[in-house]
Order: sequence, then structure tokens, then C-alpha cells
Amino acid sequence: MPLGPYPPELLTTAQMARADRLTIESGVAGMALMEKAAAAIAAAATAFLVKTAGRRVLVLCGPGNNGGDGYVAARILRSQRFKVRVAALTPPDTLHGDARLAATSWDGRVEDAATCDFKGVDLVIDALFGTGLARDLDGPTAELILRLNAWREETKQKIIAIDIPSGVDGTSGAIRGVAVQADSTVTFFRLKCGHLLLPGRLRCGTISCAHIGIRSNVLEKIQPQTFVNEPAAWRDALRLPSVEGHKYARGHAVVISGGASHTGAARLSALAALRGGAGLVTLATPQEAFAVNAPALTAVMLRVADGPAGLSALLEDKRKNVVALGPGLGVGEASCALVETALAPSPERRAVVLDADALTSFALAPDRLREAIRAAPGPVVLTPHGGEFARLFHGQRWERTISGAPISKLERTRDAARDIGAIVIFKGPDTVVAAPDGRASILAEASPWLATAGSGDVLTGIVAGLLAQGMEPFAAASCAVWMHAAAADDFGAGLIADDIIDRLPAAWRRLVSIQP
Ligand SMILES: NC(=O)C1=CN([C@@H]2O[C@H](COP(=O)(O)OP(=O)(O)OC[C@H]3O[C@@H](n4cnc5c(N)ncnc54)[C@H](O)[C@@H]3O)[C@@H](O)[C@H]2O)[C@H](O)CC1
Ligand SMILES: [K+]
Repeated sequence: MPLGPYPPELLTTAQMARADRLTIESGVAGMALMEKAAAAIAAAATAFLVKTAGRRVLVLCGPGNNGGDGYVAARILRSQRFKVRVAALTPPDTLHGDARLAATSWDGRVEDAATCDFKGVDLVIDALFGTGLARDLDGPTAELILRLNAWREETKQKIIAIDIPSGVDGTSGAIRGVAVQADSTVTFFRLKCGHLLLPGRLRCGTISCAHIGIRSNVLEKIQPQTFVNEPAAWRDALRLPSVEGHKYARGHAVVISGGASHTGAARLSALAALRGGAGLVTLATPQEAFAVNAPALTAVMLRVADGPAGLSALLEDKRKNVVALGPGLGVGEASCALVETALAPSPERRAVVLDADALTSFALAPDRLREAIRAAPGPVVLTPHGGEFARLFHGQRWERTISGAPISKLERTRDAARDIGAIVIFKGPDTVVAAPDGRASILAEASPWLATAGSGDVLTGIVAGLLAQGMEPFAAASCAVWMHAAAADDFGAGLIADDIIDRLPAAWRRLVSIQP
């Protein structure tokens, strides 16, 4: 369960190391950063121990500066009269730099972590590895982490991780061999991508971010491209209705219905587009499905549009500025032709949202979709889930990075967006949105109840609704993902897709109440 709101930027471990270097070059001592980091950890530990009346802390220290933070936190906690034990992977006199200085500030005993026990311990502080983790953990270190996790499971006692649970790759969220299962993670300056990407996020517990004296202006040099998907990242781009505005000023979205036996999905998208803020929404239906769709619609309008010719005729109305298709559309050549019609060159910068069958229809011919997107006059947003993503982008690099970590969902989405020239919303519990120019956002938290039939159709509609209002496309895609999650969060347990639509006004109210 992460706990927002967080600072907007997300960093890779290399970017964090650069922030650290730039700060030290500007005259701040590395030890001063470490003292502040350790103080934040000690404060989190104290809050826990006071609440539980526990007194006994075990700090597990690794060979680098993460371990250094651990030694300093141990010293601070002992000065507060907690019973503190320190166990280390390597003897303190083998450490270097700030870690060595930190270790000398601890004048107590240092046990061997490989053989230490957890008897009577109320809280473990994991200071084994942080952002310097460079390869998979194995041998005695891996055994220690397995023992630690088993102790937590058995005793229900808690673990606080310094910076990131040891074994989680800060950049990708991958587990490098094994990883600590923390209850709480205290990180510094900015969250790392691996805090929000799965499976890393599930190892962090609640995440908090402490300020340790690194100034935000270092980001001007680092230029992060990845953001937490929270309103701070896109609230300025939101279009709110103006007093003198009319419905056409808020755009007209067209959603394409499937055949008579597959109409529900597109109706969910259409209603969500309206709730997403489009001024008008038309459901374009094949003649054969007209009688099914007509009695099921009220505020959404209905027009017959058979095949590409019917769609072209409908789109002659220049005010129809977004087309969304895919939900319930069917997989095959007929859907490819409809997508190509929606993307066809025209003087208008009409936006297109492609989901579900509109994506799967191109699985055997992704180049054909790429060509159509390249020729499209307006922004294009694709909303694949894992299966659709794998089908469409199967030519992607899947191998590991130089350090051996798997390519993350973030990088795969970014590659896909660049490759196909569209904004890609890669759905899941850690939904990533990426734009062809490299910007990306990661959703911090989503209700597991969102994994329900029709949920994706609703997201497609919200994207269309926001694009219809003229919102900048990357912002619109990120905002749609957030609104979808916020509506689900507002509803709570037992959610079905229709409930997400019903709760979109609550998400709007949250957004309207935030001052830009
Ligand atoms: N960034 C900041 O502003 C601050 C960071 N602090 C803390 O420092 C760590 C990062 O420290 P670093 O020394 O770079 O890395 P680690 O401590 O995570 O570990 C590096 C250490 O471990 C060895 N190593 C790496 N992978 C493995 C492995 N799989 N098996 C065995 N050994 C491994 C590597 O060779 C190094 O020796 C950051 O997380 C913060 O906690 C500062 O204290 C505050 C400022
Ligand atoms: K750690």
C-alpha cells in the first residue's frame, strides 16, 4: 500500500546517484546526507516502537552506504534508549568512504549477519542493499533474507527498509534473486521507479519519502522523464467547462459498436466518454445492432455507420474530434479496415483511441498499424493489457540489461510508444503511460477490484472523453488512468465496470477541488 502524494518525479538508481553527486559537489558533505537519511529512518522506527511498546531493534547492515545509513540509525536509536543490535554482512573495517565513517560512529558490537538470530526482536531495519544493488543476491545473503522473511511471516513482527527493500532493483522493480518483504520503506529525495513497478512495489509496504538536503534544482540537470501518476503531474492540462462554453466546446467523441451480440463493451466506453467530460458522444452502430443499442442509451446518441464507408460518412462532421474503437469490435480484417479509416489522413487533427480487438486485429501485421498511425493527422492512444501488449509488440527487446535486470514494464512501454508513434497505456496494477517523446507516468496504486469485466472499456471511454475536450494527449491518458483508479477507490469492494462510470463524478470533484 503506497501512501501518496509523492514528489512528482521518479528516478532511476543512476539518476539518484547523480543527484547525490551533484549535491556533494555543491558543497554538502556525504555524511550530512547520511545523517539525515538515518534520522528519517530512526524517526520511522521510533514511531513504530512507541506505538507497539517494543524496544528491541535489529539493524542488518550491508557493504555500502545503505549499510552506512543503518549504522547511523542504530546509533540514533540507541541514544533514544532502545535496545539495538547490529549485524553486518561484512566486517565494518572492510567498508569504504562514508559507510566506513558511519560504521565507526557505532561503538557497539557487530554480529555476523549470516548467523545472527531474530530472537526477541521487535523490529528489523533492513540496511543491506539500496540503490547500489548491482546483481542477483545469492549465497549467505540470500539465505539471510529468506530467514528474515520467514521470521516476519511467523512472528508478524515488522521490517522497515532503508531506501528500498534489499533485493529489489530500484530502477526496474525486479527482484534480484530474493528480496526483503518490508512493511514500510523510507526512501530519500524522490521515489525510484522500482518503488512503483511490480513486483518491487509489493515488497515495499507503505512508502514514504524523506527530505535529506538534496535540493530540487539538481533535477534541472537530471531532467527526469518519469512521473508518479498523480494530479500534480497533469492537473494544469485539465480542461474544465467554462461558464460561457457550450457542449460543442467540450468535443464530440464517436465510439464504434460491435455487432448485435457484442454491444455492451462499446456502450460502457461511450457512457464513460460522456462522464469523462466529452460534450457529446455518439455510438456508431452497424445497422444489425441498432435495435439492440437504441433502447439501452439515453444521453449517448446513436447513429448507424456500417463499415469503413459508414464511418467515413459519419466523420465528415468536423466537430467529431475523437474516435474510440476496439471494445467488442471483433478480431479480423473488418476491424483493421475500421481502424485505418479512423486514422486516415484528414485536415482535422482528430484523436483516435485503440483498445482490445482494434489492437489484437493487428497482431500479425503490426507494421500495418504503425504505417496507419504514422499517417494519422492527430494523436493516437493505445490501451493494451498484458496479452494485447505482448501480441502487438512481440518483436521488442526482452533480453536483460547490462546489469542482468530484466527490461522493466516502464522501458517496454516507452520502447513501444517510440516504436509505434502513439501514446501507450500499458494496463495492469502498475499501469504505465508512455509517450513517443519518452515521457512516462506510473500509477502508484490501483484497487484490485479494477480487474473486472468491462473495466478496460471504461478506461478507453475516459481517455476519449478527455481527448475530446482538447487535453494534451499524454496528460489526458495519464489523467484517465488516475480517474479510473480514483473512481474505483471511491466505490471500494464489490466493484463492477458500471460502478466506475457512476463514480467518475467523485473523481472529478477531487480534481476540481485541487487548485492548479
Ligand atoms: N543517494 C543518496 O543521496 C544517498 C544515499 N544514501 C544511501 O546509500 C545507498 C546507496 O549506497 P551505495 O553504496 O551506492 O550502494 P548499496 O549500499 O546499495 O550497496 C552497494 C554495495 O553492495 C555491493 N553489491 C551490489 N550488489 C550486490 C550483490 N548482489 N551481492 C553482493 N554485493 C553487492 C556493491 O559492490 C557495493 O559494495 C542508498 O540506497 C541510501 O540508502 C545515503 O546514505 C544518503 C544519501
Ligand atoms: K535496504
